[in-house]
Amino acid sequence: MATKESRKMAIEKIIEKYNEGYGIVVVVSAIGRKGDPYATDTFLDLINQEILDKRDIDLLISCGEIVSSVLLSNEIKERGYNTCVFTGIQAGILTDNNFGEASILEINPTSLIESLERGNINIVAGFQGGTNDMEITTLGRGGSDISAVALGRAINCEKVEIFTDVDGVMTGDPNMIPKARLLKTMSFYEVYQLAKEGAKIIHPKAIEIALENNIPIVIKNTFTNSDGTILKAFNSSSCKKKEESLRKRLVSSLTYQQNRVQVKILNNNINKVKETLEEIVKEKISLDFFDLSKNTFVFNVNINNSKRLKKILDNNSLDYEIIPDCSKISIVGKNLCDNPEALLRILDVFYHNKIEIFQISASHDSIWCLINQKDLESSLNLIHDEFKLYEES
Ligand SMILES: Nc1ncnc2c1ncn2[C@@H]1O[C@H](COP(=O)(O)OP(=O)(O)O)[C@@H](O)[C@H]1O
Ligand SMILES: N[C@@H](CC(=O)OP(=O)(O)O)C(=O)O
Repeated sequence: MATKESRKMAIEKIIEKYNEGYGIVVVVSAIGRKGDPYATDTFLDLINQEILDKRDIDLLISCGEIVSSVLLSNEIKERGYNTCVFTGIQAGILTDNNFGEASILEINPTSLIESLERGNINIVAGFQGGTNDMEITTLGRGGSDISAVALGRAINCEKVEIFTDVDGVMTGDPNMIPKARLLKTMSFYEVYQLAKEGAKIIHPKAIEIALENNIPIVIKNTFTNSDGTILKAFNSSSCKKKEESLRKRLVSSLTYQQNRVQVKILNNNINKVKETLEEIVKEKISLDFFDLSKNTFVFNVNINNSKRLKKILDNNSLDYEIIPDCSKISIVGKNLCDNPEALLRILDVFYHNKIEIFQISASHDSIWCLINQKDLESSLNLIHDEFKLYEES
């Protein structure tokens, strides 16, 4: 949605589908990124988020998607097609009142269906809904994907196509890893893992809804004619073979999260740690990658929460160390605990390239490494090369 040029590419795709006879509901995100007029982060930079009510913040940031939906409608109308624009509430999206991270309770798609029956191209402002009291809410960052899949379920759609700025789900972020390769078919589960671990390509809640309701999703590039990545459930016979071959690989893809801060509580007293955790829970600060052992409690938080966290730790007179500017790499694969070969190869990569590791841990399906932010790009490329993810399996 960022420029008239890029909107033109999106409009071509919309009109093509419309002319093929599809009923169309387009869900739009806000225009551009931080600094661009009407981008979500640009709105957030205008205010003091620490003092403003979450309700009022939602009111402000919901405007980005309203602006882009009306703009898109205008540009489609200029091409001679009838459109109808909806805010989240107008599209019937009812949420709870957890401002900033609201959950969709139900959708009443009556107006949307009537408009579809009238032959309009329908444009819905993504990332938002409303409560029973007509309060506007937002669904959490990246939430337009949630709107799209939830609306798709409500109108019983044939499929949801997510258009983004890369060719689909890839073996790693192509903006970081030039050799990243498109994964043509993925299971919901694998993409869910990637999305949970920070790959922005699709919101994990969108995958949950699609999986529960068996809604096919395709992730595609707005700017190319690439076929994209098809996401399907595992038992679907058409893609089972491909998924099995993917799953045979020890490692299938990589992702990362930047702006992490590692916190190490030393010489801990378990009661004090418990009391501190209670405060952290009350403050809704999410902890990641935590490991509580006899003498230390290690975890990491997003940099945006580090000020509030430090206050809690200081108030509880805890002895702690902080490493700022960390990044977390997640290596997604299969049976990674049963088979420690992947861990060994990753350790070798870090060791031979003199990259310091702050923390490393694994689950069945992922290995997580916390490193210095400055080593992120080189580490991603080295691990991608080590597992030859650029090669078709
Ligand atoms: N494994 C991956 N495959 C593809 N893209 C990825 C992956 N990991 C991270 N990304 C990032 O996700 C971005 C797309 O997400 P996002 O910027 O939120 O898209 P949009 O604004 O279109 O919703 C890409 O530009 C890419 O940098
Ligand atoms: N505009 C919102 C919602 C969204 O879906 O964004 P994006 O599609 O750019 O991830 C945000 O920035 O969080």
